Amino acid sequence: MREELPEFAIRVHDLVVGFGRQIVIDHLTLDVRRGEILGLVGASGGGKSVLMRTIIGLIPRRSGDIEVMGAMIGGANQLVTQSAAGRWGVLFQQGALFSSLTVRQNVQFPLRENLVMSQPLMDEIATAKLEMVGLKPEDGDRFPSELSGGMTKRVALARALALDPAIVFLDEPTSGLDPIAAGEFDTLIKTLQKTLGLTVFMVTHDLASLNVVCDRVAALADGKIVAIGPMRELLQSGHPWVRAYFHGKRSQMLQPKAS
Ligand SMILES: Nc1ncnc2c1ncn2[C@@H]1O[C@H](COP(=O)(O)OP(=O)(O)OP(=O)(O)O)[C@@H](O)[C@H]1O
Repeated sequence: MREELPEFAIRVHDLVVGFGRQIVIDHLTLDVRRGEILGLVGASGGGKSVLMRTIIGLIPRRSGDIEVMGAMIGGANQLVTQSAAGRWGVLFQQGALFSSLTVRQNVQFPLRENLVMSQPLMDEIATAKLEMVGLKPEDGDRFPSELSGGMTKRVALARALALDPAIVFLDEPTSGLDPIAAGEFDTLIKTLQKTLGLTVFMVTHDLASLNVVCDRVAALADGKIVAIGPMRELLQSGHPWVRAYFHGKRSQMLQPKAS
């Protein structure tokens, strides 16, 4: 899966995405470096989820190029091919676990969908993935309704890692978690990045996550990336929306990450 090891895990060039007469992504260009954690910020309704979903092929684009791990993905108005699915794992905003399946079955779902393997091997892989995200083998027997918010996110992350992807997409992974659980989840993501060499594309409003976890932060406004760089550079950006976002009242506690 990682035979070529390109410099950029994701390259988006001149991307346009819209619905009817509404243009959401407007000639957007963005490179995500292999092995980095990139945080994407933007106004509510500004198109962060649309951008993420377009990259993974869930929303068709009007024009532009998308390259993932060196391979071009789909084409204009074309959805992604099934074979690309193993390149990435996705953690959607609500965790989106299957409520009628156990935790173990949820983690095994991508294996069943994409590979042919024996049940004992799938059980072994599920146990390993649960351990990777800080859960015990016996947690595999629980149902989603029995889990805390933090555990649900961990299970969803274990499922996203099931196929050993090079990239994980996280849509607001810490939303709904208390600050301690959110901090623990941030630490987990950072650890996985380091130990697995993962590239992480993270949509978030969580200023602490941006400050502590992200190598770079990209700001989406007016359908484009208007600023990108380490947090300390974003804090110095002169773009009006970026200034309002990071220097508004709610952001005043933010301190730049020591480098
Ligand atoms: N499937 C769709 N059909 C039509 N319009 C859509 C669709 N998906 C998203 N949109 C519109 O695209 C715009 C961007 O939505 P998106 O969900 O990407 O925002 P966001 O930046 O992720 O917001 P938030 O931070 O609130 O989650 C919104 O105006 C939304 O209504």
